[in-house]
Amino acid sequence: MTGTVINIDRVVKRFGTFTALHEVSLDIAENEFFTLLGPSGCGKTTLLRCIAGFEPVSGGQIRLHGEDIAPLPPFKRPVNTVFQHYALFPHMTVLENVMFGLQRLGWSVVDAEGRAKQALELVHLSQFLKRRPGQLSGGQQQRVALARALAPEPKVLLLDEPLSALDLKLRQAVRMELKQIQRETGIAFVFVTHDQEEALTMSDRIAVMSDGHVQQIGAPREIYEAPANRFVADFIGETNLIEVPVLGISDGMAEVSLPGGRALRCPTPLSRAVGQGVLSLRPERIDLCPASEADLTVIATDQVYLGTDIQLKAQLAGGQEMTVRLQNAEATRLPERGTEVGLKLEAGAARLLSA
Ligand SMILES: Nc1ncnc2c1ncn2[C@@H]1O[C@H](COP(=O)(O)OP(=O)(O)OP(=O)(O)O)[C@@H](O)[C@H]1O
Repeated sequence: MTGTVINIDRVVKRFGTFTALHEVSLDIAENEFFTLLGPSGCGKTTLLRCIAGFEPVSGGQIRLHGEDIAPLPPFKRPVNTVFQHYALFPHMTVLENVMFGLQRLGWSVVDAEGRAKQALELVHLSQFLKRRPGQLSGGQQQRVALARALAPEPKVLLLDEPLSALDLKLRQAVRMELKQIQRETGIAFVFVTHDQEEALTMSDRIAVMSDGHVQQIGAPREIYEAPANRFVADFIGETNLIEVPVLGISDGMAEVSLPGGRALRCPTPLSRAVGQGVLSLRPERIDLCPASEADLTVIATDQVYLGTDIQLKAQLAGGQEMTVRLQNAEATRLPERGTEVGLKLEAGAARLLSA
C-alpha cells in the first residue's frame, strides 16, 4: 500500500484579478506517474510552479507527506523540476553538469561523482560522461537534464513538457524510457503535457484540467472509457457529440432516443433525469451494418484514407456531421458519397453526458 506524497488541498492561484487555479484538490501517491493534462492556459504549469515553490498559492494548502510546504523556499523543497528547455551548462561536461547540483547541496566531489555516474547510468548515458552538451542530440541532452534532476533523489520530480522540444520519433522513444526510469526509481513523477497521447501512454493517473478546474482524475483507461463530462470526452481521443432526448436514467444507465428514432441504452455519469443530453460516440467503435440492423442511418459524405484506418464522414438525419473510423474496411465495402449507410454502435461506443 503506497501513501500520499503530495496533497493539494483546495489550491487557489490568482494573478491580479485573474484566477488561474480554482480550488484545485488532488492527491499524488508515492511511486506514481501522475500527469496534469489540459489545453494551453488551463493552469497546469501554474500548479507545477506552486508545488515547486516558484509561485506562492493565493489560497489552500500543498502538503508533502502531510506537512504544509508553504514556508519552504524552492531549494528547500524535496522536489526537483525538469523543464522543457533543459538549460545545461554548455562549458561543463555531462558528468560535471550532473555533479554541479549535488556539490551545491554540499556533497563532496567523490560522493557527487559516484551519484552522478549512477544517475547517468540510469538514463543510459554512461558512455558520454566527458562530452559537452553541444556534442549530444536533443534527446540525449534532455536525458542529462533528467539525470541532473534525479541525482539528489527528490521525493517528487516535476516535469514541465520535457519532451515537447523533441521530434516525434524521439519523443516516442524517450516516453517509454521515462516511464521505465520512473518505475525503477520509484520517485513520484508529476508530468505536465497538453498531449493526450503522451498522457495516456505513460501515466498511472491523469488529472484533466480546463480553465483552472480539475475536470476528472483517473487512470488512462477510465478517462478514455468513462469520461465524466463533455469536455473530457472531447479532449481525450476523438468523439462525436450528438444532442439527444433522454428517456430515462437509473443506476448509471441511460435510455436515449437516437436520431432516426431507435432507443439506446448506454452508461452515463448522470444520476438525475434530464430532458436533453449529449451522446458521446467514439468513432472507432462504430461499424457499417445492413440497414435492418442499424442503430443509426446516415448519408456518407466523404472518406479519408489514413493508412491504419479509413475515416468516414457522414450526416445524421437532423443534418449533424459525424465521423466513423473503419479499421478493417476494404475499399470495396465503402459506401459511395451520397448513399445511405447503416451504422451499428458497438459495445462501449456510446456514453450519455450532460448537455
Ligand atoms: N505570471 C503570470 N501573470 C499573469 N497571468 C499568468 C501568469 N502566469 C500564468 N498566467 C495565466 O494563467 C493561466 C494559466 O497559465 P499556465 O501557464 O499555468 O497554463 P498551462 O496550462 O501550463 O498552458 P501551456 O500549456 O500553454 O503552458 C493562463 O491564462 C496564463 O496566461
